Amino acid sequence: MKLEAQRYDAVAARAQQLVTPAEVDTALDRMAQEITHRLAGTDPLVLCVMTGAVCVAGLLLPRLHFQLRVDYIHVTRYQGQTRGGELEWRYRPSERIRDQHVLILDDVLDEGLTLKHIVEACHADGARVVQSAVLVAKTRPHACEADVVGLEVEDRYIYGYGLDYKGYFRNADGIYAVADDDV
Ligand SMILES: O=P(O)(O)OC[C@H]1O[C@H](OP(=O)(O)OP(=O)(O)O)[C@H](O)[C@@H]1O
Ligand code: HPA
Repeated sequence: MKLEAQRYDAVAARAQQLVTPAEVDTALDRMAQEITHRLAGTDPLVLCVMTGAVCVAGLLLPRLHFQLRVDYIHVTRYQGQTRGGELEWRYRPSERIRDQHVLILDDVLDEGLTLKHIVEACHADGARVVQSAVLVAKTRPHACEADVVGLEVEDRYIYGYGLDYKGYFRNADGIYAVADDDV
């Protein structure tokens, strides 16, 4: 659904920056080190969880200086809303996963249900090892934990660096919490 320009501007004006671009860069450097430590030498298949992980993949992959391949998974649970619902699979690369070391790359760990389903699906598709990395984890209980976490933020609805608010703001340069009235 389209946001009117006036409403878009108002949402942005009311949002609060939680993480600066410099802090995201530092987190990405740390994530790259941890991922290198865990996966260098295993020839992993890195799976970008579309659409939210597009920024973290784009910024993280050039920081990984070892042999790897990239593919994607497309699954969605929020569908442009601020509350999650049923998980919908749009692309599951089952045949490419068998016997692979898999690294699932996502933007946010919120309830953890998306990551839980993806990890289970990768095991069901015959992955040898499944690891996961997320740019941001919310400080709340998760159905599933990520192996590598870039940043922790409070449990508020956030956007930026790939995370969307009603389909918008994925391109925001920073991580912002939406005002309560806009959630
Ligand atoms: O931990 P959870 O509560 O399951 O939420 C996390 C998931 O929600 C978002 O995806 P979304 O369904 O919004 O699709 P998108 O990637 O297209 O934004 C995000 O990219 C994660 O994949
Ligand atoms: O806070 C969030 N923002 C954007 N997308 C999300 N998907 C789960 N939680 C969030």
